[in-house]
Amino acid sequence: MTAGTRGSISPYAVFDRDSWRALAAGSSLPLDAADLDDLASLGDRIDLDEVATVYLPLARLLSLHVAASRRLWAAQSDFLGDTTAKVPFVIAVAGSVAVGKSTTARLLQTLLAATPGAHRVDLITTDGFLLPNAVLEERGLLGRKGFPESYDRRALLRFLADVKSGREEVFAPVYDHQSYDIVPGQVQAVDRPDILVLEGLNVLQAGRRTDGSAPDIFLSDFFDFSVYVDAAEADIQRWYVERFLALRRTAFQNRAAYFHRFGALTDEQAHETALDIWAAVNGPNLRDNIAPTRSRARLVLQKSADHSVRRVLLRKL
Ligand SMILES: Nc1ncnc2c1ncn2[C@@H]1O[C@H](COP(=O)(O)OP(=O)(O)O)[C@@H](O)[C@H]1O
Ligand SMILES: CC(C)(COP(=O)(O)O)[C@@H](O)C(=O)NCCC(=O)O
Repeated sequence: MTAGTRGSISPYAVFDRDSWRALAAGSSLPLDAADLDDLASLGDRIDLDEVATVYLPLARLLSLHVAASRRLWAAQSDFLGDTTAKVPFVIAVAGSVAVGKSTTARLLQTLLAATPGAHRVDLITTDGFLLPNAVLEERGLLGRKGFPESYDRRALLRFLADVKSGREEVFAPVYDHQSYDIVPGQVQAVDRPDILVLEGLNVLQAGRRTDGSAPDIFLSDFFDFSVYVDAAEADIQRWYVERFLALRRTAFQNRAAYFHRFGALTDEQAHETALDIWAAVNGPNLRDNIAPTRSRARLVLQKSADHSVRRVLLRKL
């Protein structure tokens, strides 16, 4: 572990791979290579050694936080004479499109569910709170999917406030990447899990009222912990292009896929198209709306060009 660079004030303690891995020495992995294959997203290169080095220590740290927060909740409930038994511990996972948030979120879900105390861990992605394509089109926002204005932020806030207040069944809408739209009538229920992982590129954003003023409640008010998955934009852009090429051979071949028309592109055309989408949508969104939220995260996973995590930054202030 090292302190921040001399002369500058950093709120983070910085861990290289070896010092971070040592924190979970002696713990065994509750998953095998086949389980890992099942949960890793397309294009996310990850192996069991990476899980042991990066994600196992993180899951152990998170379990400490969960246990401490339960003790605090119980003490406060005692003091207040409150009967709400417990409320979910909420972990936010943020980062760019194509950085590997979903693999991180699913790994945390699997590892935390296997920790002693057998936590029930639910996972929600914020894409369910995107406005339906018809509404985006009406507002001229179809080319801004993933930007703050493309979400129903109020519904997302309401959802999380309900989860965090210990409500029995709370429902999140569902998004489908194949149809590129919200699935009408489909919902995902969250029923007082021990832990909720909330994954999405917008989770650390502050939001804004229609008159431009700051809201009096933020999504992050409901977080107990937050993780930002970070990498150099040139690497993320390359991962995006590689995934687009792979999707062209798989998901885009499906006639029902919104991007089916890209299924017939040559390698070169697909490469150009992916770069164009990056330049028009995902790159500007990363620079303007996502990367500026990194410093709000409790922990930052900094990835190298090969997807492996190079450094872990943990807030100490
Ligand atoms: N057009 C698409 N068709 C099918 N799956 C997709 C498409 N775009 C993204 N995905 C999948 O959706 C998930 C979320 O992707 P994304 O929002 O880029 O976040 P991340 O790569 O950080 O997990 C990933 O599992 C990815 O493989
Ligand atoms: C659906 C997404 C906005 C991500 O949603 P999230 O769950 O992070 O809120 C993103 O994966 C996406 O599809 N962006 C649109 C631009 C593109 O197709 O690359």
